[in-house]
Amino acid sequence: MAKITLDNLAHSYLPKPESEDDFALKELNHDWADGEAYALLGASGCGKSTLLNIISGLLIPSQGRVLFDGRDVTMAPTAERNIAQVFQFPVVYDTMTVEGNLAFPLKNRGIAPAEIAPRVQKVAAMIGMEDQLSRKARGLTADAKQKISLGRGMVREDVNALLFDEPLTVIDPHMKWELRTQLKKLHRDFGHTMIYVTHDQTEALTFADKVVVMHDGRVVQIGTPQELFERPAHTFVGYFIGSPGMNLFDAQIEGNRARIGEATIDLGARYAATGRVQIGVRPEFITLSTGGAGIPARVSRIEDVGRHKIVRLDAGGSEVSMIAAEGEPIPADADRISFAPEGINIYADDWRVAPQGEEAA
Ligand SMILES: Nc1ncnc2c1ncn2[C@@H]1O[C@H](COP(=O)(O)OP(=O)(O)OP(=O)(O)O)[C@@H](O)[C@H]1O
Repeated sequence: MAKITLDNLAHSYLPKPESEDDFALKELNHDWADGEAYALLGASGCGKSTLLNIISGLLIPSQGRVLFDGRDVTMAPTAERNIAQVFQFPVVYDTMTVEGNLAFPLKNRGIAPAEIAPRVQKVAAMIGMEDQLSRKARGLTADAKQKISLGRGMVREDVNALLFDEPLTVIDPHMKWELRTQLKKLHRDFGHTMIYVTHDQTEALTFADKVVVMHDGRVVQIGTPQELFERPAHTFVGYFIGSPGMNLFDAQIEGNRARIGEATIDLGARYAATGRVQIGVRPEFITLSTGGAGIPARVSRIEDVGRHKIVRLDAGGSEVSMIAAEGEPIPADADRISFAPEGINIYADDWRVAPQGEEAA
């Protein structure tokens, strides 16, 4: 397995890019740790495939370098990078059996049959196809063929990295969960460096140790699922991750207090923020009350989603979402919302501003 270094990396599909907007991938410097599982998460068109294709060697970046364990592979073709890839749609040999397909990457590298058999058995068990090893791939469903593609991607232990590009798109919902769990287990057992591209937050958060959130060609945050939830570095992360996403309130800040409209709230810490200042609060950290301090708001509807309720409120014309426990009463005359201090994040021009104590730490 390898550490992957992205050094001063950027890519534009235009021959002569003139401004940052011309770059599908904006400048990025990062070390991706050896043996860690990363998910590349973002909306369609944000640059995920561009970044993955640069790492796999399908695309040569217009700027910067890619290093595997310190070795510059920027110009090296895919075949020389010793990586395994699984794409959105199945890539299998129809005339071969399931076993033949799974064994192919090992045979191709001259591995002894005695070593191949147990490895194929293990991967077949993982994808739930032990009973179909002698079947020809032709005639299998797209779902089954994609499981074979996943198995083939995972059968070698000596790869620098395993790259997955939305691999579960054609898999049925139940099996998706099963395969994600298996991938996670495989990662724990073998410690491969894995990069998994998806636009689905559940997939990213359940699979990865670290989630790389991309927005508009830029990596806006790399963090654990918990970090992305508690301390979104950019308003996009707050909005994109979580269901519903983070609420944002325009505010003026002075020291440890903020004004939102006519209301004043205590922030629990001091901040220095300039530009467009917003307070971000996830729906989990909003509470409802009747009278007293807080921001004026009225309940507009309640959605019961099973394990909890989503309360939609109207706060001076803006919609605010709050999560309430299943049995929690929602008083009809409730007219104020307030924020749990630990759930408050401050943003200046969309980027998180650390509280002054945290900044110094
Ligand atoms: N070959 C290309 N030539 C020109 N522009 C491209 C090319 N490939 C991608 N782009 C543009 O680069 C930007 C990033 O695209 P990319 O495919 O990397 O995003 P993505 O996040 O993987 O999206 P998706 O999930 O839809 O595949 C988009 O604006 C896209 O239109």
